[in-house]
Formats: sequence, C-alpha cells, structure tokens
Amino acid sequence: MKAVPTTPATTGVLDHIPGSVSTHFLRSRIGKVCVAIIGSTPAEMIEKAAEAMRENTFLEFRLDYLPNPLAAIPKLKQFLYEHGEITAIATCRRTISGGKFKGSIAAELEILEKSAAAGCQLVDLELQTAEHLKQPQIEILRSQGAALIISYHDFESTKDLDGIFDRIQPYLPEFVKIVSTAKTLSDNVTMMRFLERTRDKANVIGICMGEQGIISRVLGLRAGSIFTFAAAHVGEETGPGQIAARTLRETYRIDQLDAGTRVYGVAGNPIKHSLSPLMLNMAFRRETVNAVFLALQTTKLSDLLTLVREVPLHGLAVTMPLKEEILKHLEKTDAISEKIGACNTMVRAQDGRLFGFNTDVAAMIRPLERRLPLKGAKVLVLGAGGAARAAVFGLKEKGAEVFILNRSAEAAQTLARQAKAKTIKRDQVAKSSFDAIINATPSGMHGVKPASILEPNEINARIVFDMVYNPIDTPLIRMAREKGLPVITGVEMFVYQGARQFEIWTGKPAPEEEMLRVVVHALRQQAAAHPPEPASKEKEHPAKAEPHPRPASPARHPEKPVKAVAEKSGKTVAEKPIKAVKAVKPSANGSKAASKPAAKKKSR
Ligand SMILES: O=C1C[C@@](O)(C(=O)O)C[C@@H](O)[C@@H]1O
Repeated sequence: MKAVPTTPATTGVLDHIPGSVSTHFLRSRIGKVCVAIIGSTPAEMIEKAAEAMRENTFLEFRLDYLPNPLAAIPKLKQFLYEHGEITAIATCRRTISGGKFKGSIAAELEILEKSAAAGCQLVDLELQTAEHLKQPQIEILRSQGAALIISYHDFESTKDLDGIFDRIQPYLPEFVKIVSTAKTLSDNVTMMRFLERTRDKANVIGICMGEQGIISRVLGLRAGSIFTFAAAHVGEETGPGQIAARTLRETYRIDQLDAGTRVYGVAGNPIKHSLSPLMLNMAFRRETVNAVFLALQTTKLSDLLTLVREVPLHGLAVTMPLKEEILKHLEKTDAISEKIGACNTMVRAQDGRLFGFNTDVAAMIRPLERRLPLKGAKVLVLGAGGAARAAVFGLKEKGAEVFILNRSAEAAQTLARQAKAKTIKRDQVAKSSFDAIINATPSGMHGVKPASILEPNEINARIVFDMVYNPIDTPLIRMAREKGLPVITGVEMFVYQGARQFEIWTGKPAPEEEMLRVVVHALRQQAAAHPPEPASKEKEHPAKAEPHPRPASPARHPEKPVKAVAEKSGKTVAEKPIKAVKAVKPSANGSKAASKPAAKKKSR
C-alpha cells in the first residue's frame, strides 16, 4: 500500500521534528565518501568500523550482512557513543531490494528504529519498503533523531531516473538515493545529467553500479551527488563496481575533483585489470595536473564516443578491440598510426575534433634501439596480431630484417606482405639465430594458460624482448635469463607508451621513473598474490608452444601482450634500467653471434 505523506517536511530542513538532526548540520559533517562496513558478527563489524574510522568518519553499517542485526545494536550504540566524530548510516536492506536481510518489513523497521535510537544519524529505507508503510511509521524513524535516506536500487539498468525520483520525493526524505546499473558507458552520462537536473531540488545521491559505472562513482560528486559510497577494502564491496575508499582518495583524488578537472581514460575490453589508471593518475598527481584517469570498459565505439562528447573526455588511451576501429572517427592521425592502421592515443581538441597518435610503436622500438642498432638487425617477431603489427612495422621502418612466426601461417603471411617482412617456419627457428627475438603474443600473460612459445634451443638471439608485462617475469624471459641472455621486459614498453601519452595530453615531461616504480610495485604485489606456475607445467603443452594467433595489441592491459621489465634485486627497473645490457652490434647475417651467448651466467 502506498503511503501518502502527511507531514509537510521541508526537504533539507528537519528542525521542525523534535530530536532530528538538521540536514544542513549533517551535510556539514559528512564527507564526500561514505565507507560501507560489513561483518559476519557484530564484533567483526565494529572492529572493521574502528579500523575504517582512522581514515573515514562517515560510515554505513550494513546491518543486513549480519545473521541477527538486532544483536549488533548495543555494540553499535557503544561505538557511536565513544566516537562522536562518526556520522553513521544504518542500512538493513531486504533481499527484495538487493540486500541480505531476509526478515519482514516490520523487522527491518524495528532494526532501523533501534539503530537511530543507538545514535545513527541517518537511516536508509528502500523505496519498496517505504511504499508499504504509512507515513507515521516512517516518521517514527525520524522521531529517533535520524535523517531519512529513501533509496532505490536497480541491478539491471539505468532507466527512468526521473520517474523514480518522482516516486521518492513525496516522502520528503532528507536524502534521495538512486543507485542504478550501468550497462553502457553512456549510462553514466544519463546518471550525471539526472544529478545535474535534480541537485537544486533535493539532496541526491546518484551512482551507477557495475564495472561500467566507475565514471559515476568518481565524477558523480561533481555532477551533484551529495556523497558516494566506497568499500572499506578490496574484497569488501557492498555493491558491484564499488571502489575501495583508499583508491578513491589516493588514485582518483576524489576530494580534489572539481569543474576544472580534465577527464581521461583507457577504453577497451577487458579493462578491469589495466594498470594505466594507477600509472596515469599517479603521474597527474605527481605533476600536479588537475586531471583524472578512468578505466572505461567497452567494446562499442559509439558508446565510447558518446562519453567522449558528453562528459567531455580530453583524451583516451585506446586498447583492444578499438585501436583500429577508432581511426575512422579521427580528424587526423600521426603517420605511424595511419601506416599500421591502429591508434592507441586520442586527444580531443577544444572544438571537439579528435586526433590520434600511436605511442605503442615508439615504446616498442625504443627499448630495443637503446641496446641494439636496428638497421640491418635480424629480428624474429612472434605473433601476427595487433602487437606484432606495431612491432613489425616499427622495426621495418628502422631498417631491420623482420621474420614473423605465427601459429596461423596465413596471418603471418598477410602481415609480412603488408610490411615487406618475411615469414619463418617453426622448424627453421632452432637452426637460425637472430639479433633479437620479440614475443608479441599473449603467451605467458597472467590469465592465459601457461605455454612456452619457444623451446630453449630455439632461443638463439642476442636479446629477448617480451611485450607481455604481467607478470614481469614471463616464461620466455625466465628462459632467456637461464641462457644468460639480456632481456627486455614488457614493463619498460608499457611505461614508455603511457609516458608519451601523458606528454601528448599535458605538454609536460612525464615522471617516467615514478610511473615505472608504481607499475613494478603493483605487478610485484600481484605476483606475490598469484605465484607463477612451476616451469615444468609451462612445458606441459608442447602443442601450444607456438605463437598464439589471437590478435594482441601492445596495449595497457595486463592480460595483453605487453611490456615487462624484471628485477629480482629489489631495485626498480628505473633505478638500473638499460645499463645492465650492453649494446650489441647486429650480426651481418644473423649468424652465430646470437647462438652463442657470451656467458652462461644469469643476466641478473
Ligand atoms: O546504496 C548503496 C550504494 C551501494 O550499493 C554501492 O553500489 O556503492 C553500496 C551500498 O552499501 C549502499 O547502501
């Protein structure tokens, strides 16, 4: 039964209700980020709140995560009594609204009422619950001194936000909360436009859930959301796509975002594990550039372009599968993008025109060039996808003699024809030697089934370069090291392509060493969490020991064949980058020099 509000509470001011907290007062207390606290017991929940409190004084107690929420009230009361600096929301969302509480509406109401009496300054009531209550029942919550959030969750889509707002408004809550799900990037635009429309009508909180909703979680405040939600830690998310509070503050600098903040992002699919946001946000922060960098997961270019236009975005790092397709939407590209038919960097001019650059090619060439004169060098490229394309064209432009090995001979031949390179058969590889061997396939990448692309006896080269950057130490890199060969890991390339993007976007020199440091640190942490398969396993699948035919671009996704430099010494690669490897002359005919590595000792 739908309640018809009878109390003419002026939105935003509660002073007419005895004991209630005024909205103005609340708004002055609460921060921009509310950290959701969960626990499986009351003690654990309070423990987590006490920990979160060190960095956040605005907490949401998700009482519905507890098997018996009522049992938590005494502890909650004590906690809030002892910590007057905390502003607390009590939430006991029923399963029907996407929460975990299996009890009745009456039971939910009792819990919220007691939470308010225990000192929670806000209570969250779902619209679906409110619509079953009479206004006096709702007022009981307020009479305990709490402000009311009426919230609505849509776990499927982002639609009819105004209609939902109109359903909530009659209850005259102090806060209106609408949490939808982004199925496209432009759903975030819908949410932000809604926030802009309603920000002067009510205290609105608007968020899009889901992997594609990150834009709203970071930029929603700027559009008018009173605050946003964050997880206490990774793994403790209370909503899909929720970001950890520290990441929101330190990586996305949510407290500093303002109307002047320029927005950039990395677009493609998959994008979840991309290290570009970490790297570029750090660079912006370090160089005091008022900009933020987001992960934009999409396969639909039209969706992405809507976002670029509407937010607007100032630039994009473009990755798989959009690198080629984006070209036709660009006003102009640099010569190399045009030549290879792929662009990884987009800039939006003030008049809205889009320009494209390719920083992958230079990022792939530079680490090699610093160690090896490329003119006349004999180079084996493994793969024939996007990454290989950048490598082959880049190397050819430098005058190298390029051989392509790929599981699908046809793809290898096509690329070879286009780039005026050669193909090579697998059975010839062990008999040949090269100045450099470059892996441009996803083999060895985190998440890709382990398989050695070459056997040790096939690695006859002066230097081995793996474009895969996650993990830093790929099987190929380890194999090369075991043979005493100098290596170039994909991290170097990854950082370089990102550094050039930073420079294109900002006009400032990139803080390359710090970028490298943050990436290596993140990769090491990941490696510690997921140790590599033992080497024996890698060799279990000789049939798969061939270059992978899938297109693989030298993008910035850790699950793509990208960059990796390694360092076991504890020093970052930036600290002792290239010096470890002496420049080597190309062999005149790719002859024995490569097959006889100087020493058997490990290179690092
Ligand atoms: O309503 C919200 C937003 C939320 O669902 C999110 O996705 O961040 C998390 C919930 O804890 C909170 O009550």
